[in-house]
Amino acid sequence: MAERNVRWGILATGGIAAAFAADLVDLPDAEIVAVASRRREPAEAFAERFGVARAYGDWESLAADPEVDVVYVATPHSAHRAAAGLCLEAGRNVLCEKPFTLNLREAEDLVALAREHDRFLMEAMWMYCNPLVRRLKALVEDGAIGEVRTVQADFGLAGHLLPGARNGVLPSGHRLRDPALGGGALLDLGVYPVSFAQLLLGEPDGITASAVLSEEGVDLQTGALLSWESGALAALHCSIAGGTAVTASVTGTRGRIDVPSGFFHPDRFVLHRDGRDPEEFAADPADGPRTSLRHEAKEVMRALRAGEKESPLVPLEGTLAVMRTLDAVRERIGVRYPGDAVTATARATV
Ligand SMILES: NC(=O)C1=CN([C@@H]2O[C@H](COP(=O)(O)OP(=O)(O)OC[C@H]3O[C@@H](n4cnc5c(N)ncnc54)[C@H](OP(=O)(O)O)[C@@H]3O)[C@@H](O)[C@H]2O)C=CC1
Ligand SMILES: O=C1CO[C@H](CO)[C@@H](O)[C@@H]1O
Repeated sequence: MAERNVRWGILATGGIAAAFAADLVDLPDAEIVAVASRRREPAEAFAERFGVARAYGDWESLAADPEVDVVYVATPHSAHRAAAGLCLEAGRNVLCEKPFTLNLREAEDLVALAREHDRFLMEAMWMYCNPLVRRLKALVEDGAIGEVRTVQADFGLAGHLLPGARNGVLPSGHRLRDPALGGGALLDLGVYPVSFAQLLLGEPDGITASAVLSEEGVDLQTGALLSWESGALAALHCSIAGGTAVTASVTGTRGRIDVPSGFFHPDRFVLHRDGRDPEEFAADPADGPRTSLRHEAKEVMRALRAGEKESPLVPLEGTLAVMRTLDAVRERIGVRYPGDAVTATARATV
């Protein structure tokens, strides 16, 4: 693989699958060789749009395709476990969209499958691959702001900004309203503030949370307070009921870093070190548009070429730790999905 293009398969043909495919097409050493949908027609339309050679009307055929090096799973959250599991069992490497799975139990299943089949597996937490986020993490680790004491981060979108909304409202059956698809703000958007806090502080020692739920029983907005025995706190918020600032701030004993709107794919941030003028860090224009998913794709290809089974930028232990936090928050706010019970029952009968 060191010498040739990495051959990608795309599993599902929705909004993010198209965005990811468009970014892959721009990478000279990547090639999309196959796409799979639950039905043949969407796969064929996607294949035609992105110049993909093989279009499958089922997931199994993609998973079994020996000329696919890595599959990008882009289904709703509730299907990540099934789709990624199928691919790993068939010997494919997998990049799986965020949130990695519906719950920790499913996440552990996937990690176990990847290890059993000796395959590469990574959560598509593109924020962790963003060059400026990496820079921010390095500055914090180097002590630029002293010991981290507080993280604030929020991600709220107004109805009209959410993909698939009509007249500013999410139609019933939309994946973000549907408990069967893992709907609600926390798993879709809250995963970013949680992942941001845990990137800098690791897994929390304490978690409290409160939420407003929809009539379907998914969270419209959730606030969570995470705490660490070190004395750090993270105040996190997410919402599908209103467009918040989508900013993040990290305060330490000797300064602060402010990340402006769109903190999960920043194009700049400001470092305030006590007693010094603020320093602005800006994205390198050569890194492409801030919405580009190329950095995670490049990280997957780098790892595959190096023979690595997981990425040091998005380690599986970190993904599991985030899923543990999301489970704990859901438990506190009373959001349960049908898939939680299915997984538990299925495992109990093994
Ligand atoms: N990294 C990022 O910035 C983003 C990540 N995401 C993540 O990507 C995932 C998909 O989101 P998005 O693309 O917005 O969603 P969409 O609804 O646009 O697309 C999801 C696709 O999955 C397939 N699908 C739909 N329902 C089901 C089902 N019940 N079971 C299995 N497959 C189904 C369909 O493809 P087909 O008809 O071909 O089977 C559908 O087009 C989510 O987990 C989300 O969190 C989403 C947006 C941005
Ligand atoms: O991950 C995500 C990032 O932002 C999108 C909206 O712009 C979300 O819907 C999505 O799930």
